[in-house]
Amino acid sequence: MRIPKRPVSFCLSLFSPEFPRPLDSRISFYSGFHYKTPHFSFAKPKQIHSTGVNQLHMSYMVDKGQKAVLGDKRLSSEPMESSDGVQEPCIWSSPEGGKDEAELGKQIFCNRSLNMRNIIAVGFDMDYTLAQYKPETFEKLAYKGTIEKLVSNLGYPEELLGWTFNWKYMVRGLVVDKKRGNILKMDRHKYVKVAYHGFRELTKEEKVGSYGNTLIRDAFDEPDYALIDTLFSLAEAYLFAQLVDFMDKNPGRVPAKVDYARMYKDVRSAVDMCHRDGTLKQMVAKDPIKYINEDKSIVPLLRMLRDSRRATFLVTNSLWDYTNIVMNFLCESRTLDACNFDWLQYFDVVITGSAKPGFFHEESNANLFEVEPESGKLINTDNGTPMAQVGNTSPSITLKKQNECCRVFQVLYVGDHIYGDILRSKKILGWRTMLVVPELETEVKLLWELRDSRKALQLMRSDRDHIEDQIHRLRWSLDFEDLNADQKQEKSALVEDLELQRDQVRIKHQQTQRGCHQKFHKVWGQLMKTGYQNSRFAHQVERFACLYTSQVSNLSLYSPNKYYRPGEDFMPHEFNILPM
Ligand SMILES: Nc1nc2c(ncn2[C@@H]2O[C@H](COP(=O)(O)O)[C@@H](O)[C@H]2O)c(=O)[nH]1
Ligand SMILES: [Mg+2]
Repeated sequence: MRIPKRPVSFCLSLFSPEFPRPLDSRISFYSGFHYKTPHFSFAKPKQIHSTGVNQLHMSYMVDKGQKAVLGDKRLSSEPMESSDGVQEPCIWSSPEGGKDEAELGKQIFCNRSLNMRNIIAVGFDMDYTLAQYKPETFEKLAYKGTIEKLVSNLGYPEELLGWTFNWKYMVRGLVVDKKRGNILKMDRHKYVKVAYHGFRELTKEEKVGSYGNTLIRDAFDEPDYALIDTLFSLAEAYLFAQLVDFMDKNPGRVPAKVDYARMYKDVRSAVDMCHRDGTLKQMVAKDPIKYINEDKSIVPLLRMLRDSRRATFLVTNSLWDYTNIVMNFLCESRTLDACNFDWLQYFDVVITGSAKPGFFHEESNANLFEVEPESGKLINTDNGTPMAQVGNTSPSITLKKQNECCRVFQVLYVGDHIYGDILRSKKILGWRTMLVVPELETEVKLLWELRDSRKALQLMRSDRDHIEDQIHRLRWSLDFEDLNADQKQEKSALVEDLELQRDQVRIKHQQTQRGCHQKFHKVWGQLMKTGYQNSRFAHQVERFACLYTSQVSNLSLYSPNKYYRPGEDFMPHEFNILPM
């Protein structure tokens, strides 16, 4: 039976009555997948709020004496009182909001200016963005499930079943060299700075031998390399390192003809299967609190955004049934047997099974199907076969047009995956982006604690530089100047002395730097740095994310109308001139 299709669209301008209509008041979300079909759930259209900042429906009452903020301006520390003496609510959704400055680990950092006043819709990714999984349980589950599949389906030895997972060992931003069985950390120029073969650190010579050719720079991308760019990948990277070690020590114990690259492929397909066949999702569904951090600030945040007349939407690669369970847990603390659809009220549109990053790509007509929430069935299909969609609008076409004609109206998308969520949505749709990096919370706290060591390191580097310059000058003089024997002896002795000093400073510098890095992570060091340069991961964050922060809920610590401004850029020539 054919069920009439409803156009899948939501009206962004409805939610921002003070803004003139952008290009067309209805922005349609379509995607053009033929195999993987995104599904959507329609939340009931919202009421239009009356205009004017002061008439916002507020979601959190400010405590007495707490600072209140209106628009981008901080008001006095007195509670806001209206003319009839009733305390006015604060626009913050968090009780911590309105403090002079958010705690360091919860701040939102800005790479590119972003005025929230221009943002008419805020979209969210779900997994590892709204839902923060507990790696000690969730990634362990993925690890165990993967091993079981390797053993039972792919002929790996049973002793793998006794292996254990150190969930703290791998970090984001690493690169797997599939062919060589290595795990690499590189700087922003793609120079390999830390490299392990399995769990054995490569010597400097080995590193240079494999990756030191500066003339032929490797792209370090697929198919020979894999990026560990989501927290979902930590377990597979760890298992790969274990298997490399195992294979080296036990030749012949892995299935015949399996080399490192094949082993990586096997791990990847086993992990993939765990995500698809319910190995992970059924367990999470049964006991979400075991696997997902509770976050009571998500609902107030969503309310705050909607009360400030932003549309809110969810675009997740998870399918409807799982999304419903996770969102029930996050928004209503409900578990499987008590699930309902109340959480849909916080979103104008929910798109599940979106198959990002392709979702942002597709220019052709979309197959976007409405989900019947109760059954999870797709409504507008023809006996299970997706029916062609009416219209020829893809998100890219519509939103590109929108951006070209009316640049001031923008969409902000918040996600955890630099490639799948951030890079594509920014490059293709021109969306503004915020990357969620949970690791940042400890990273910035440690940075603060280690600020004196960082200064000491800078001094050591400049000492080393200064000593080397002196040595070069003396050597030049010894080689080319007309010196008598005494002068030669004196200068040679000086060179010797300086060389000794240089070696001492170099060793001290290296040790201090290593020590600093190890405070962040024993093996891989600071997430955002490699040596003293930005890491490749940091470079990507800088290039692609307009904003970045440790938790999505940090948005609730700032005004929904905040103007995020980046700090000043510094070129190397400015460092010694301008005070930092
Ligand atoms: N089939 C696979 N699914 C995977 C894999 N890694 C993660 N995932 C699933 O993707 C979504 C992510 O959702 P989003 O909200 O972040 O868009 C989630 O359902 C994961 O289980 C994989 O390797 N293979
Ligand atoms: Mg995600």
